Amino acid sequence: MEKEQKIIKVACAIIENEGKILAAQRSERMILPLKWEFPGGKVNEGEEAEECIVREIKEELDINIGIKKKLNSYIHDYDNISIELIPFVCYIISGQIKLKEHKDIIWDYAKNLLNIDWAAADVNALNEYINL
Ligand SMILES: Nc1nc2c([nH]c(=O)n2[C@H]2C[C@H](O)[C@@H](COP(=O)(O)OP(=O)(O)OP(=O)(O)O)O2)c(=O)[nH]1
Repeated sequence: MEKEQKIIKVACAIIENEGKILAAQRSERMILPLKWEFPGGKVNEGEEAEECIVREIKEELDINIGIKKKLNSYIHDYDNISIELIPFVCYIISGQIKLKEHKDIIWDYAKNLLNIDWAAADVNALNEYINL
């Protein structure tokens, strides 16, 4: 029987600081281990993507962010799941980054990040950001 694929909404943050943006590496224990991503997570029932991204970044990086711009969402089909990635360009309001879930982070100019091993869904978001 055909299994209907649910599309999971995932909000992610392209956090800017001094012209650079932040990429985060997923840990060995996460799905898509060691892939680079824009930090974020699943949008809860009844939650707006905007609320979700602020909450997730506080949970994962322990900083408070503001939203500058919402980019286009893309649906990406992985083998087992489909996700709708909803990217937000963000800035840091307050706090010092602490890695609560990720293995590592890097700050760099967007174009320099094209060659790292991204979660497949994120490549569209990075390209859209570069073409802004
Ligand atoms: N957070 C995040 N997840 C991404 C990105 N790109 C991408 O394909 N994903 C996938 C990985 C996961 O299958 C899903 C998000 O899961 P997650 O584990 O980060 O989300 P979460 O914190 O809400 O997870 P959970 O532990 O509450 O289940 O989306 C991205 O840029 N950021």
